[in-house]
Amino acid sequence: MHIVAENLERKFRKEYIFQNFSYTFHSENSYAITGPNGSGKSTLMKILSTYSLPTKGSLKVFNETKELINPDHQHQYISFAAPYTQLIEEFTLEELIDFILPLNYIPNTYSIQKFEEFIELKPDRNKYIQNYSSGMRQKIKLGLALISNRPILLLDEPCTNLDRHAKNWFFKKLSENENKLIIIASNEEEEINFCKNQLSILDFK
Ligand SMILES: Nc1ncnc2c1ncn2[C@@H]1O[C@H](COP(=O)(O)OP(=O)(O)OP(=O)(O)O)[C@@H](O)[C@H]1O
Repeated sequence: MHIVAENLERKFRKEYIFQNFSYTFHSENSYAITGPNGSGKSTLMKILSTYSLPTKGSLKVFNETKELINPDHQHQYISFAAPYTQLIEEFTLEELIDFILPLNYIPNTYSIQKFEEFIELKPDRNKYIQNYSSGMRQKIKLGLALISNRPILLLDEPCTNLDRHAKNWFFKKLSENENKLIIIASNEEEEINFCKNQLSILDFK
């Protein structure tokens, strides 16, 4: 798989967040997107994940046989977790997993028990997700992205709200995903150092 970003630009009213962002991302590779607060990392991640559109430029996704994926289907290849992506807060974890399984987002061999083992948490089965702690919610979001069979993994500030134990869990699971194309937006040294390539959003101002 690879993603080709060509001359991406994002402008809010008259403010350019970035311009001329051209870069090719390859599978079995990892990329850190760095930059200070407010520099545009999340804005870029939203575009790379097809969550939002650029004001200029194009984003192309190619499969293993180098065929261009129809833009309407790009999202089917991408799993994305970020502080602003939502879980269905009115569901219990079991209801969430039951809802997601038929969407073919995670391997259909998964069950609530397996997912609990994967995230190394055994939350109260009757508790609504909105009542979980922020660290637990973040772990669930990351868990869903990490067990996904989609080949592109995009993570914006993944260690937000995670304690040391949860961070160790995250990096262990992330290492098991090294066959994917991984992009992490971050200012955290540990997250940046995990990635084989680093690029600064400041180079595209
Ligand atoms: N919908 C929007 N309308 C107007 N301005 C926006 C919008 N979304 C983001 N911005 C602006 O774009 C700039 C970049 O924001 P962004 O969230 O991408 O930065 P960031 O590098 O991810 O920051 P942080 O490290 O604090 O998360 C900021 O000045 C922000 O206010």
